[in-house]
Amino acid sequence: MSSIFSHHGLQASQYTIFFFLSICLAFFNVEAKVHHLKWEIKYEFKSPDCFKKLAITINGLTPGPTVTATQGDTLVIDVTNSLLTENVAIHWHGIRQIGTPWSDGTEGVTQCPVQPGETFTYRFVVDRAGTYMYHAHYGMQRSAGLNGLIRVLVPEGTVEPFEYDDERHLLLNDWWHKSTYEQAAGLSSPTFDWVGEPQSLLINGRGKYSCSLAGAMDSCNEVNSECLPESLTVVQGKTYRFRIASVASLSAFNLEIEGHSMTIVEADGHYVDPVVVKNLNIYSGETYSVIVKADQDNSRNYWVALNVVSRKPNTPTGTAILNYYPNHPLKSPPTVAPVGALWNDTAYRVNQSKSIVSHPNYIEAPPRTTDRTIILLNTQNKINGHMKWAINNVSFTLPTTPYLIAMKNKLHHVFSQKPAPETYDYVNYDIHTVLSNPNTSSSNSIYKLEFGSTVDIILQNANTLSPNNSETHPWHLHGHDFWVLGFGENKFDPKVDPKNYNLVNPIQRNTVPLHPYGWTALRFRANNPGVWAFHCHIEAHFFMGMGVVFEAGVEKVGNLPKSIRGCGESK
Ligand SMILES: O=C1O[C@H]([C@@H](O)CO)C(O)=C1O
Repeated sequence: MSSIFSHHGLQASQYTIFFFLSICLAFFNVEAKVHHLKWEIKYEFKSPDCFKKLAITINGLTPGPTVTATQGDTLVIDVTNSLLTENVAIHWHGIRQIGTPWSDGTEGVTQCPVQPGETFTYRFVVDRAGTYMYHAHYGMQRSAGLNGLIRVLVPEGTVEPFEYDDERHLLLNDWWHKSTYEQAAGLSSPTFDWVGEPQSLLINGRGKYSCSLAGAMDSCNEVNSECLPESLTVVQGKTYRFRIASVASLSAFNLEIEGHSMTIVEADGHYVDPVVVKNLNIYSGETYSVIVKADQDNSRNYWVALNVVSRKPNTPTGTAILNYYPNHPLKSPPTVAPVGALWNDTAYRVNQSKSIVSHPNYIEAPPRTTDRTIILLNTQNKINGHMKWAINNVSFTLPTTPYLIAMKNKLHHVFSQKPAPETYDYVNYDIHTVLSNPNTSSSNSIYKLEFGSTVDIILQNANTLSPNNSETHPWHLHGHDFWVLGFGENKFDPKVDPKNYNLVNPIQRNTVPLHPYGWTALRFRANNPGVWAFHCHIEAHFFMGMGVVFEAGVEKVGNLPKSIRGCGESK
């Protein structure tokens, strides 16, 4: 031991502190664990909404297994790709990958995709308690069903700012009967075949497609046990923490538990100043914990209802059952499932977004000033007649050699070295009209951020290529949490709007909505060495170019594992 201490140059007093700390750690049994998981990824026929189609499974399951670990633990996940003819990559959404940027699972950014027959090992530390998710990050593969929940528990003995008797979870998804390939081919075709609204909504992988309404279909079977509704049993008088995550490909959701209010207490791993809501708007890529008290009449069950908002819904309400013990878990509630908030009530959703601020006892105030402000205009565009999305008039494409490998090895020629555009012409651009010339170009250029600097990002929404239409885009940042400084309507004014930023108690998160015809302001510290994607979490939109990439401190990244190589110039 003495040689270790002399090596680190520790003094006697430090030795005493270290010794004392070790005893404390042993006493509280907070030794970090290593969880070793083995996952096999396959295509299997599944009927999550009574319609049989190919889905991507993990060890036979879609959604995949819930991953549970304690803050500070290490996850080692051996992922074997048994998809036969398709690559795969898995992103651990909300886990910052501090010191392990190569385990972020973002194909084209942090790794080459895992080829059929191969096993790739993700290894990383879950450094902050909270509710997270994992999902495929290759092409539009997430929508094929490769997704699941991650629960990171607080270390034993840690008190959270709320109490509950037990936990339940709700993993929310939208579901199509067309394969991911049909969807992707439609999006890239010159005639543009939009994915359209989902056929059903899934709660914990279960939903219901009306086979009878759709007429006789060979693939549809309403008595299939795979599509029995999800039922969550509660005992009257008890309090529950519901961990909620949306892995949706497209839809923004409004979630309501009939007859029960929800108290929002956690968002993306950060404690929220509690907000009581009748229903919760949740966007793809977001997670929440809500506290629900089972305080209603226990002679019946209640609906958990999931409705589409922000796009004109054409999908039936997704339902699960809140089962009051001792009723039968599948006993239908005697009521009609709630229809939630009005789908086009943008103000209602913006207000809810604004109401999510940090719990007073857990405020980590943001830096008062920024070193750099990047304004990102979100527009729908065209390239040679193909429908695209662009950020400051650049539609993003991924290079064939992942950025992390390219930058670490100084392979400058594998992606555009022209800096991605810092802003747009906000003086003259009219965000309320359809572009008269929608043509744009694509690029794989990136933003290089000074390591440790403070960066503000302003997401600016605009009209789509349809008149009087602006959509909601949930933006997700890899590798960091950002402070949400503000939401505004119309065009962001760099001279006026920063004066109204919330620098007192903003929530930190990894995913935030950009509301129709509005702007969202974020601040983060570029203090995690690596290369990180920042993109719209709508599967089709990222596929059509709605994303950017940030690099910071890549020279500080340790030696890259060989296993992330094998594509482009990294062969
Ligand atoms: O990218 C999209 O394309 C369609 C529509 O704009 C054109 O069909 C839609 O709703 C999107 O979000």
